Amino acid sequence: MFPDLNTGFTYEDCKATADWLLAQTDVRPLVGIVCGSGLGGLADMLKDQVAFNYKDIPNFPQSTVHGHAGRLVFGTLKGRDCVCMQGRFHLYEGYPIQKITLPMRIFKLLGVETVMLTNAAGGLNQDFKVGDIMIIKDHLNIPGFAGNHPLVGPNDERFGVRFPCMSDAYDRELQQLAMDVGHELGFTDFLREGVYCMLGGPSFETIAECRMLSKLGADAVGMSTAHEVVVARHCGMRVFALSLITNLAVMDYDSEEKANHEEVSGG
Ligand SMILES: O=P(O)(O)O[C@H]1O[C@H](CO)[C@@H](O)[C@H]1O
Ligand SMILES: Nc1nc2[nH]cnc2c(=O)[nH]1
Repeated sequence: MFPDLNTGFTYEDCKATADWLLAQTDVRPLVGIVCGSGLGGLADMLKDQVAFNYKDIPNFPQSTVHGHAGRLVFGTLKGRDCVCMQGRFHLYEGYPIQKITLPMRIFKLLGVETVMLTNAAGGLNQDFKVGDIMIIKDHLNIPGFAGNHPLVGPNDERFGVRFPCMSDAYDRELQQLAMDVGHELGFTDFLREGVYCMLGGPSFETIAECRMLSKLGADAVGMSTAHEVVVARHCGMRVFALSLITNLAVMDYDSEEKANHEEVSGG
């Protein structure tokens, strides 16, 4: 009935992975966190950690990018049970998009209700500076436009509907809460909001591409997050996401700046 895509994992595969993890920890996470490039230190904030290397988790892909440790860490944050991906998967690593979004479905089957994603991104908005934090309010899923979309293939209704809505992808209450807390903490000078654009990578953008993306309404550009958000929303989790602006996109032919992963990942 369906074309044999053999790219993703079935509901039963995902359930087997989630059950394998739940059998080895008492942590019952309601919040799932994804650490972006160079942001793996977030996972170190979890207390009473139980950590698994991706290579030991059934069905999990392996991290291949510097700055993505490849560990799934369970623990507590301010007394709340959490699970944290110390390292994510990107399209350019060569996995099918259905595989690199598997952790979102595992999160769901672990009991996660809210996903918090972080990424390192290049700033396209001329008002942004390096070090700014952008609360993501929407995205442009460019690989998705071209059919490289994580929900391509048979739809299993146990995860979600065939045609999920994405106009409410980023939870507005959580965005407002983050903005309010940020202001309370005095983060006003570097807290922004904007639209994140996902590209496939791995090359950074040309000047013409940056100019085009800016005209299309993108405030920051990266190679992740949108594919995860789509799958998280498909299976009904709330989503909150942040970009750390690690570099400014080069928009000017006179510029000597060159984007590089060392700068992005902090080493
Ligand atoms: O989006 P994260 O995983 O933070 O990583 C970003 O940093 C890498 C480029 O330096 C790309 O993978 C880009 O997507
Ligand atoms: N595509 C892309 N990804 C990034 N990740 C961090 N900075 C950048 C950037 O400038 N472009």
